[in-house]
Amino acid sequence: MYYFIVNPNAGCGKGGRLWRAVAIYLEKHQVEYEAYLTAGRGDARNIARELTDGNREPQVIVAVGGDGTMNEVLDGLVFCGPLTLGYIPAGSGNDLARSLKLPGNPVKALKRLLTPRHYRMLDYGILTYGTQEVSHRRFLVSAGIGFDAAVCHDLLESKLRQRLRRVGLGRLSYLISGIRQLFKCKPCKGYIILDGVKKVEFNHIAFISCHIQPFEGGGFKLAPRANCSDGKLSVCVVSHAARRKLVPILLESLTGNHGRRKGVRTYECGELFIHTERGLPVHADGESCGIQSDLQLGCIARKIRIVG
Ligand SMILES: Nc1ncnc2c1ncn2[C@@H]1O[C@H](COP(=O)(O)OP(=O)(O)OP(=O)(O)O)[C@@H](O)[C@H]1O
Repeated sequence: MYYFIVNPNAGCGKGGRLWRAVAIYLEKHQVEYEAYLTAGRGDARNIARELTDGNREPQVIVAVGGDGTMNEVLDGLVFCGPLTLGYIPAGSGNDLARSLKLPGNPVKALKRLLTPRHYRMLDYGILTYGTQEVSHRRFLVSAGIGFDAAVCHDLLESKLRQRLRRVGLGRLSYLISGIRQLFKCKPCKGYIILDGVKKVEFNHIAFISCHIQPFEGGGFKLAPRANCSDGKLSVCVVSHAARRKLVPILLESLTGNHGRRKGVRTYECGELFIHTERGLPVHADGESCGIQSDLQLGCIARKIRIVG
């Protein structure tokens, strides 16, 4: 049975438009399905949980939306029976689709789901944060602290982004927000502990980005070596005294060539602890996880089956 979880507002209404094309195809080909439309934040997570909790029969759960919708679906899944995850990208950033080279055309993506030729087993990450109350959040693309998360927080609240998305310039909002946050960015001291043993200290952390997939932020290839099925997190730490040096680093990250720049360090690990001297914004797949100074991240190997 196919279950579609649709964010009609993703990509400023693209989710709704693509869904109509998908629904027409499903009706025409008499495919048995159920569809659930989200009305706001957290809905996709709740729907995914209700659909999977206690269900032992084979299910195909398809998210129609952006990376945020897919993140909520992943975060809500309860692994009881054989489960396949599908994705029809309809966001403005679409880093998951870009990383996995999924078809942009919704009907093409749907056909691939209905007649799968092969499957892939994907890793996902778990972010643990919070002092009084500990929270966990799964992620499929990346999670991070500092500048990149500040951009995500800014975008989630930005009215300009809504306007730009309406005229099909959603990706431009990433650039504008990036420049705005660059001026606000205040690097701070901190350290990371890799796999519980290797401690590395930094004096000017601008951001730390932990990846399952290579891309984030609408096309920045911050972790070019990330392999989504190796059970490891690919970590990029940017720590530089001069804030303006972030610009060439970010520009080079568009092609994944930033690794050789001064101030950039990359690591691979199964588990990562991050401590920053000051609380900094945190995100998981572009969704806000508040302001934190201590984070624990882990990688769950090859748990998500998707149509490849
Ligand atoms: N009906 C809805 N109206 C408004 N927001 C919604 C609705 N349903 C879900 N959301 C929220 O919208 C947010 C963004 O969704 P999503 O990431 O899928 O789209 P996007 O931001 O357009 O895409 P991308 O992240 O690829 O740029 C998520 O935080 C989600 O919780």
